[in-house]
Amino acid sequence: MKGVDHLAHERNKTEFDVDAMKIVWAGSRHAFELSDRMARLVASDPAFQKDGRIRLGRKELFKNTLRKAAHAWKRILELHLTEEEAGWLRNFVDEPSFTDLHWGMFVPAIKGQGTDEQQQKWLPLAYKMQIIGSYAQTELGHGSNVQGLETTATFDPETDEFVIHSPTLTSSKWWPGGLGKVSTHAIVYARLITNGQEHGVHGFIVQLRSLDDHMPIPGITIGDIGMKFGNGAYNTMDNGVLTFDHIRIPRNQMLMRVLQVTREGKCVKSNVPRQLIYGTMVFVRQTIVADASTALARAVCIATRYSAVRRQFGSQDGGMETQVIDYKTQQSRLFPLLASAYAFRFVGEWLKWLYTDVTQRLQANDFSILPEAHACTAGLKSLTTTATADAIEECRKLCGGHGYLCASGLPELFAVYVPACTYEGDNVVLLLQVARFLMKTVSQLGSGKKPVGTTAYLGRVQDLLQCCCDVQTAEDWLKPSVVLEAFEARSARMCVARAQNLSKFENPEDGFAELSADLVEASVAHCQLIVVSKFIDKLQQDIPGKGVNRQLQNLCYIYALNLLHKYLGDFLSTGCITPKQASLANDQLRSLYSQIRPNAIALVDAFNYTDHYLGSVLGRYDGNVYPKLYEEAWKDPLNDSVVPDGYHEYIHPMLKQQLRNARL
Ligand SMILES: CCCCC/C=C\C/C=C\C/C=C\CC/C=C/C(=O)SCCNC(=O)CCNC(=O)[C@H](O)C(C)(C)COP(=O)(O)OP(=O)(O)OC[C@H]1O[C@@H](n2cnc3c(N)ncnc32)[C@H](O)[C@@H]1OP(=O)(O)O
Ligand SMILES: Cc1cc2nc3c(=O)[nH]c(=O)nc-3n(C[C@H](O)[C@H](O)[C@H](O)COP(=O)(O)OP(=O)(O)OC[C@H]3O[C@@H](n4cnc5c(N)ncnc54)[C@H](O)[C@@H]3O)c2cc1C
Repeated sequence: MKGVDHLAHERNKTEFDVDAMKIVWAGSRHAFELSDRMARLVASDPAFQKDGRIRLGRKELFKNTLRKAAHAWKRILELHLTEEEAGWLRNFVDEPSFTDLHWGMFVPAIKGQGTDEQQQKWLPLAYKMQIIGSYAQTELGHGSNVQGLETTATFDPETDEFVIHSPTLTSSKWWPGGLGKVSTHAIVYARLITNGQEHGVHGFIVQLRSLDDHMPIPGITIGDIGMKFGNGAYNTMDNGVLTFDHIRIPRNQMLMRVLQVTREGKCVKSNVPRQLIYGTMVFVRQTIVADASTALARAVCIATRYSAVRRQFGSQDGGMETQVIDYKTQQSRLFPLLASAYAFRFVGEWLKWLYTDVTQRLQANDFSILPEAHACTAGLKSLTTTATADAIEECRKLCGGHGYLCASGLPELFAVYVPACTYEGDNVVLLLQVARFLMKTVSQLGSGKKPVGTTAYLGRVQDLLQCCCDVQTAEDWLKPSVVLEAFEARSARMCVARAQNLSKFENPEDGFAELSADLVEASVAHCQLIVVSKFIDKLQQDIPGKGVNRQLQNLCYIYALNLLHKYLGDFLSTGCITPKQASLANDQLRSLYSQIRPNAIALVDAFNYTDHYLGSVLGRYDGNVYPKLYEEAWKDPLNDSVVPDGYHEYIHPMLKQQLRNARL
């Protein structure tokens, strides 16, 4: 790093090997080296600079995004980057664009739901970007309720084609990213109708625009749905509207891994479960969990560095004021977020492993853990994105007034991140899916079916209903078994109580609807248990590097004990712990904050974010905040002239008028 390091005194306090922690954070030395190389490549390329993005009008902003995406693709080809490297490069460009949907959903949908033949035909085109794809599922009238989609795909046996049609206004496709202005193709989800019979919603590959002049195919109406929340932010994306007026596509453009439609229009089911049609969502939800830790870490990095730079009060003798990071209130708000970033990283790693495992099993026709994979991806997507969106806003507050400036990077980060609570499944709707899975698991306990995976603890439900927490000192809260048992007991007791309440209803669906708010709470408890248990699992691994494991232990207990504090009502009302034990947990938490404090800057340095990627004056690596903030203010177009435009029309006459009135 060039120049003076205003945070050097903080970095000198570090008690662990930061380089080793960087590798833990990245997941492996390979991932670290690769991401580090790509981050620097992007940061050093002027074509990828982000300054002033928030001040651009929509058209300029969008064109700028197209330019960056094209430049990124050029660099990917010139440097012969692998798929993995290209993914990192796009990530560090840090601007949502049609390429996210092309690589993140269109390609995975074809891979997951297409037959071998379909993959052979479409994937090479997509890999070379000779076609650009989007994922058109949501409609104006329905998003969460996928089975309620209205677009139809009717088989015409005479021509061996499907006729794709939007029968109503509400059936207009609405929201798909990349659709509005860029995509040439889309996976369109529509109700399959053959021989006058409906066969549910399926995916179809549909060409939308000409590959010659980009004009919509006749019968297709397509455009952008308009500005979204925040400046810059997600407005770089062309979320689109699309309607079909009897568009014809060949039969072999229905994705047929789950269900085949024959030349005669007969439906033939494969051995793959129907739910695989939702497989792309499972894949993306899993990536969203990993992305949550990245976004959260960004906000925390900014807030932590700035909290060490910022000083307020505390100077009685004319000396330095107190760094705000030294206030216990600041620590109690900031350090749990730092701990959450690490917690979500590790649960994201585990979820990736689970997803890979499920994919391999599916290939071997083993579908047994699909429900578990669905519940975990849905639940963890919901938990981590809600927590991250809230945390970004908390980080803004932790930075006081300056956090509200766009130069802090936090407003744009919030605006770009917050739709993650909605896309890929509204977070409440997803928790209800988890609740269904949990209630099903509890209802099967009596039949001798042993729960496995993340619900294995429910197999010990009798013990968990009776167990008493044996914490007697604050240090007892640093035992993994104690923490795990408290979280397992809380979740098990909440699940059983909800199941008992459900059983009082004659119609289970009525009961589910009536108790849904309580059920969502049980889902949250279950998902928090998963995160805590995966963090504890991580600590059992042999992690090299001086002091690294110690820091991770501290973060793990901060994550768990802060949740215990925040959800104390659950823990106390289910009788898992006593008020005295809760108070000891709080004592331990305060002590952990003191232990983390000298390492806080190094723990955010371990994220290895470049200043380019952070895009924040407050979060600069060198901590040189004030001169740069001052410099930044003068870049605002309002400061182009000393006297503003509009002075002569509006300010001067008003002042003159008041002067005249005063004289009267
Ligand atoms: C910079 C680099 C970036 C790289 C890019 C990489 C990744 C992208 C990263 C970020 C994203 C970027 C942009 C965002 C783009 C956004 C895209 C979208 O939003 S696409 C649209 C997403 N839509 C949804 O998520 C809809 C939510 N709704 C649903 O998931 C379901 O329809 C719902 C709610 C589950 C339906 O419920 P219900 O009607 O009860 O269910 P069904 O009758 O349909 O099904 C019942 C059984 O099926 C099981 N089920 C449900 N879903 C799944 C699933 N996904 N997998 C497996 N099983 C599933 C369900 O549990 C029922 O099972 P049982 O019968 O109870 O056993
Ligand atoms: C930025 C962004 C990008 C997107 N990109 C794409 C894309 O590329 N492709 C695509 O197909 N879609 C995309 N979407 C759409 C997205 O997937 C949907 O918006 C999302 O699935 C939520 O559905 P909805 O809008 O119908 O919400 P609704 O279901 O209408 O939700 C409204 C409210 O109703 C509540 N609710 C709904 N159902 C229930 C229930 N059963 N029980 C209790 N409460 C309920 C919800 O919790 C919420 O509070 C995108 C959306 C956004 C915001």
